[in-house]
Amino acid sequence: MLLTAVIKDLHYTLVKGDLHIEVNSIAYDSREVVENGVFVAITGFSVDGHRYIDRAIEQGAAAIIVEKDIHIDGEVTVLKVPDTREALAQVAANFYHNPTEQMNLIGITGTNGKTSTTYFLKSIFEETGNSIGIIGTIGTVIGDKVIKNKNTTPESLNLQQTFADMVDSDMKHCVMEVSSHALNLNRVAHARFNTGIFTNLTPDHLELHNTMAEYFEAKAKLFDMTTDYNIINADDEYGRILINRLQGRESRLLTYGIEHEADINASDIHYFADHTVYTVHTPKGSIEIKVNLPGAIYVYNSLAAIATAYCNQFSLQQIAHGIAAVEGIKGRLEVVYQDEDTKIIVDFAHTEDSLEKALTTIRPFAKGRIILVFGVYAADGESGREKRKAMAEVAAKFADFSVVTSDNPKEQDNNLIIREIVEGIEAHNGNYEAIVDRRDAIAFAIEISRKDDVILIAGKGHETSQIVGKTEIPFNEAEIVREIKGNER
Ligand SMILES: CC(=O)N[C@H]1[C@@H](OP(=O)(O)OP(=O)(O)OC[C@H]2O[C@@H](n3ccc(=O)[nH]c3=O)[C@H](O)[C@@H]2O)O[C@H](CO)[C@@H](O)[C@@H]1O[C@H](C)C(=O)N[C@@H](C)C(=O)N[C@H](CCC(=O)O)C(=O)O
Ligand SMILES: Nc1ncnc2c1ncn2[C@@H]1O[C@H](COP(=O)(O)OP(=O)(O)OP(=O)(O)O)[C@@H](O)[C@H]1O
Repeated sequence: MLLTAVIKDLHYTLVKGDLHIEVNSIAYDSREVVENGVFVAITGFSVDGHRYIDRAIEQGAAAIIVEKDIHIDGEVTVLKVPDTREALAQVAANFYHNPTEQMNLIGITGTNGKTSTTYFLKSIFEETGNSIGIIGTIGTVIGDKVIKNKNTTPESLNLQQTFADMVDSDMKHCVMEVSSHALNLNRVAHARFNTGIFTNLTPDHLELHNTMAEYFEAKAKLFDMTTDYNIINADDEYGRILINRLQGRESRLLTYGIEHEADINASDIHYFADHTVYTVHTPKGSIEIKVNLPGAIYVYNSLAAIATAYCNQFSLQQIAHGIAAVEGIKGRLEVVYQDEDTKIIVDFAHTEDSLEKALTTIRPFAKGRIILVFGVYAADGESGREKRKAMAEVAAKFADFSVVTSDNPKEQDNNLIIREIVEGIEAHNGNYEAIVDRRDAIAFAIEISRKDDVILIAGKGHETSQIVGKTEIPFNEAEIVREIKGNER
């Protein structure tokens, strides 16, 4: 491809070299540069990509895109741009022929509920014979292929390549989770979103965003990029701010909720231990919905999917059928073991709000105690301390007994994290035991459980590893539970 085509619509200053050259690839990591490739130098969090320009040239880069004034030797074309992450998104979209213009792209943002909403939508689309790709926490799904992602929302170059793969596989639709971090870092720039969904906003990732206001503004950026529909949770405080802000926009606003007035709303909700039944009301009529997951959170997540499917012209019967076809979602209130005495549930709750929701969803159906096994993933600084305090308070108030343990401590002081959680539980008179090793913590919870107790293992959900230092250690909670229960016999 000609470099001039790759840099179409890019705002740049030509520092040196020729623009009329053939290039064959783009990379933002010098180690991935090949002969006649383009290298885009990104200023990273741990290192500055500009440091690797010589390495990129050694590997054969024909063109370099930079954002800093930097002297570069050699016969190479150099372009300077104001923001290399934005430039990366632009050249990637050009290189892959703007794939999002050839597909129906649905973006979901919000603190919690993105993954589950994705799965409800996938089911509705697939039950009606429409293939749909997924990009999110669980990975990238194209047909039968599941590819693990480093990030919930991958870097723009990887993202555009994935969209192009979807178009090549004849996928007309894609639903993706859009993290606030990705919106701030321009990972989704130059992607055209037909629909944007906002689920909710509660404290999380404040180590990246500092304040809730900043966190909200990052999420809100998605709705400046949508062309057709904005689907917003009217029961969420931040959702209502967004609703006010989006009035009068060209893309259509559709709200959903249970408590506040909304275009798509639920009534006659009946909660059961493993499913929920309710009636959904839409401008085109009402229908009974069965969700095979317990609790109000899955009423909300299914409503988000219903509102989106409604905009995509699915019938109410197709929608109801699609939601009911979701048997459960990996690591989302997943019952990994049950016998006549005990029930053991794994859930991905790793924020104070989701932990409270998980515990209060289980409570009405627990005949005995709720024993909670949890930790707080490594988040440094003041926001990390606040998170530990808040999660400890939820554990003390909503669980009968907590086993405090590790959750991806990475390179942080794990003993300090656990000590701070314990202090938080003591401050609220909670009952606890601290056991650093997560496997031992699970075994302990099982050992102390009595007839009718429910054990909730929170934080890792579908994940199958634990990150200690820089090492990723295999850690599959469902398997561990089965192993421990097996050894008991
Ligand atoms: C803090 C953060 O955002 N880090 C992301 C960032 O890494 P980084 O800036 O540290 O990269 P770096 O190592 O400093 O390297 C800077 C640049 O130099 C380049 N480099 C580096 C070494 C070399 O030899 N040659 C070279 O060219 C790198 O390729 C990169 O372009 O850029 C990488 C490439 O895009 C990301 O994978 C990485 O995400 C890490 C894994 C991460 O944990 N990110 C989290 C915070 C995140 O993004 N989370 C959100 C989800 C949040 C949610 O749950 O809502 C997400 O969307 O995943
Ligand atoms: N609507 C909701 N409100 C609050 N908590 C929720 C909601 N939906 C799910 N949760 C809780 O949050 C956890 C994560 O849910 P889910 O994976 O759907 O969210 P997510 O937005 O994809 O999260 P992440 O970005 O961290 O991957 C669930 O295991 C559950 O405990």
